[in-house]
This record gives sequence, C-alpha cells and structure tokens, in this order.
Amino acid sequence: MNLHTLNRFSVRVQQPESKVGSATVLAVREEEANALQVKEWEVGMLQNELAASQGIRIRRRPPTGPPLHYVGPFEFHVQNEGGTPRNILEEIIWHKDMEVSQKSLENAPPSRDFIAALREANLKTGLPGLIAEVEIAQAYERGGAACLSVLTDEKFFKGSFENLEAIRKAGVKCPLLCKEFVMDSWQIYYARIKGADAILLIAAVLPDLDIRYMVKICKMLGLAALVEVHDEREMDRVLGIEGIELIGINNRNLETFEVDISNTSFLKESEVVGESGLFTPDDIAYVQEAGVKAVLVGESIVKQSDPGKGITGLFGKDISL
Ligand SMILES: O=P(O)(O)OC[C@@H](O)[C@@H](O)c1c[nH]c2ccccc12
Repeated sequence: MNLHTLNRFSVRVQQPESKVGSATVLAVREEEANALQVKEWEVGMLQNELAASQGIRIRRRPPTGPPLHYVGPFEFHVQNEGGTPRNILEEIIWHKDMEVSQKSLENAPPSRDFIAALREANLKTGLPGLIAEVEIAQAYERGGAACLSVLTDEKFFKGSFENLEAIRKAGVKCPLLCKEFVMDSWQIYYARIKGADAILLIAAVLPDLDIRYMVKICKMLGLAALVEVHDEREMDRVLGIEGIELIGINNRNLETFEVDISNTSFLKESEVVGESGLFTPDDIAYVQEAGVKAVLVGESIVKQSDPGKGITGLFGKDISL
C-alpha cells in the first residue's frame, strides 16, 4: 500500500458530502459502508504487502476481496480471486489467525447487559441509574450503583486493565464500563477479554467512520458502547451515526478540564448519560430535569471515606434498597 492509495481512500469518503438531496444521502451511506469495508480490507492487505516486501510469501489472511466499486492496484489479489490458500502452510496460518482471535475471547467472562442495568435502576429508584467510577468496587455495588466505571489509563489516571480484570474476578455483579481512551480497535477486544461489559468511545478523538466501525465491533463482542460528546456539534455528529445506543454528555471540557453541568442542556436523545461534575442532590435533579437517565460520577463519591454514604449523600436518599 502506498500513500497514493490512502489519499484516494479518504477522498472517496468525503467527496459526495458536498452534494445535497436524499438520493445523495443514501449514496453517502453506501459510500461510507463501502469505505468501511475498504478500510478493514486494506489493513489486512497492508500486513500481507509488508510481509511480501520482506520475502514472506505466506499471506496472513485470505484476501477476501475489495468491495465491488473498489479499483485498487493490488495485482496479487486479482491473481487470487476466490480466496483459496495457495499452499498448506498458508491454509494453516489462515486458520490460526481465526483461532488466535477467538481463543482469547473464549476465555473472557460473559458480557452483561450494561444498558439494561441502568434502565432497571432508573425504574427502581426514580433517579438516574448510577455508573460509579470506582476504587473499592464492592462498596459501590452495595451502595446502590447500577454499573461501575473502571479507569484503565495508567499514565494519567493511575488505572489499569489488571484492575478491571481484578474487579471482574472479584465477583462484582454490576456491569463494568472500561474507561479507556480508545484509538484502535484492539483496545476494545482487550477490554472484553479483561471482563468489560461496556466501553467508552470519545467523539472528540474519533472520526465518524471509526466510531461506526468500533460500534460494530462492540456489538459483535456483546459490549455496550458509551459514546461521549462534549458539545452540540459532537452530539449532532453522533446522532447521525447508525447503531449508537448510549450517548454520554461530559460536563467536563477535556481540553481545559473545567466542569459546567449546564452542558447537559443540548441533550437531544432519551438514553443519555450525564457525566462529570455532579456533587449534590440538586446537581442530580438538574441533569435529571434535562432528561438524563443515568449519571457517571467519580470525584464526589471517591472522595468520601465511605462510598455507600457518598452515594446516599449525592442522591439525597439511600438508593441501595
Ligand atoms: O469525577 P467526575 O467529575 O464525577 O467525572 C467522572 C467521569 O465523568 C470523568 O472521569 C470522565 C468521563 N469521561 C471522561 C473522559 C476523559 C477524562 C475523564 C472523563
């Protein structure tokens, strides 16, 4: 693969958006879906081509073929229409490729329904379902959290995937949100393997096409995707992406880390999580009034010595009953 191919790929995605009309919208969708397939395929091709440049003749994956409209420069694909292995070693490797990606997932604990847990808690208490950002996981569960959020970023948030795994293995029943800064789909697989039931996708860092692709991967793995937005522009972008079930509005501006809970006002979806900067029953009432059905809370509970009391203080009542 060369730069020319990559450039052409991005031009193909953007080009039709300048036109108007519903037929064009459909064409754009089709074009995007096509681009998605092209992307997956090109990654595989890139690996094959890199290997070929080093004299490795075994292709790691079957060239399943580019999408219909694709006119690419990959001659070796054209010579191998049908995707049959060229020799025994290649057949073994193609099988191994599938086996390896399946294996680690097989060992993953089953995924639990993150969104259902939030809905149930909301119905039960009449208050937003709580996703508690944890330190002592069990205490939060006892205190009435519907779901837990586990930080996995090591450098900036002192979290880890090991911690996520440990919490899952400790037998916590609340579904777990992996609070990671996802840039690449391997992080999603890794989160699932470590026991996550949901994962955060931040719209401020991921282009629409990546979100679409990653949401698909999440669905395939049984993970809920919490797609986080910070402003109206991101909200509108995300609302235009198919298949998104849970949107979070972060009240914290991730560029300045300042918090403003009136950020929740541009809420346009019913299934929204209000995130950050919530400290008092008034704050909860404020975002609930705006239509929030679940909240993601860290600091205000973490800073209390007793998470149960912290939760009761935040909601103004005991929600563990
Ligand atoms: O500690 P708080 O203000 O209650 O916030 C929790 C959570 O919303 C916040 O940690 C968060 C949500 N999404 C993020 C993305 C990056 C950094 C931090 C966040």
